[in-house]
Amino acid sequence: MELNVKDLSVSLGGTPIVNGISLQVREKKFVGLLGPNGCGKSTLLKSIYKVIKPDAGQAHLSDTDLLKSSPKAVARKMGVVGQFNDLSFDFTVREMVAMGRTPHKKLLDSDNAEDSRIVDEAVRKVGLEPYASRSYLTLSGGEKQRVILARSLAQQPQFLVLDEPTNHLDVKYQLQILNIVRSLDIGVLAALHDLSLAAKYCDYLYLIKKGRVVAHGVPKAVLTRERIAEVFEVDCEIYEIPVTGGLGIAYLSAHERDAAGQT
Ligand SMILES: Nc1ncnc2c1ncn2[C@@H]1O[C@H](COP(=O)(O)OP(=O)(O)OP(=O)(O)O)[C@@H](O)[C@H]1O
Repeated sequence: MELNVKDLSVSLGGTPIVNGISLQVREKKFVGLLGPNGCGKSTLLKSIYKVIKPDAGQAHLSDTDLLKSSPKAVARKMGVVGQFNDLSFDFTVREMVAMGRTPHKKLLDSDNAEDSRIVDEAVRKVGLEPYASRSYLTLSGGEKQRVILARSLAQQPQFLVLDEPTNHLDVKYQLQILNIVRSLDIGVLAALHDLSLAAKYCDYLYLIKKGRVVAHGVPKAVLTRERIAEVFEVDCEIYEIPVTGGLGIAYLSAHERDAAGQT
């Protein structure tokens, strides 16, 4: 499945938030959306997964026109892990994960043995087996986040949209979630805040500022000192991680930069 977004614009409360963004997620690629708070990442993702109606533009998942298709038709192909996952009603962890099967069922269909197997597997994959009977509302933020990912896994999506999926998670679970997502071997579009994790996991990045794409490319091309200063207004030094050869980012204060005798 390939995601193609073209010239997408969204206004909220009369204010333009997303200004003509085009992007592409090629077959089985993990693509990151990076940008400061309020730059429009969630708004863009929400218009792709049909929570917000854009003013203009197009969004296709392979042959499916996302803007014209029904939410259920989109949910058969696309899983979503949103930013806020609060609920008013209480369900057990297993019941929450089982909701991932809904797009594949007809009204009043009950779960069959295959659904049950898929749900158990999803609960196991995120390490929540001991929590299966626990009430969702009693879980910590990080545990809730893993339940929501498990629900998406139970959906057996062919494409995944993630809005800050590692929010609330300690470092072990940040890595676990991103490793699970990578191992699915499907297309992924994820808004991320941690630039080092984005460099480690993403095949391709889009850097967003004030609702526009200011750079896109492979992590090494996008995550430069100059770009990071321009978009996030912080100074940093980019280096090669000795063990992996990957991209490391060290953030510097003005004092540290002065002490290093560099500009
Ligand atoms: N209903 C609304 N009416 C007006 N403005 C809104 C509305 N919803 C969101 N916004 C504004 O749109 C802008 C973009 O919000 P969005 O959530 O897309 O940013 P983001 O890049 O995901 O930020 P973050 O990294 O903080 O999650 C913000 O300035 C936000 O205040």
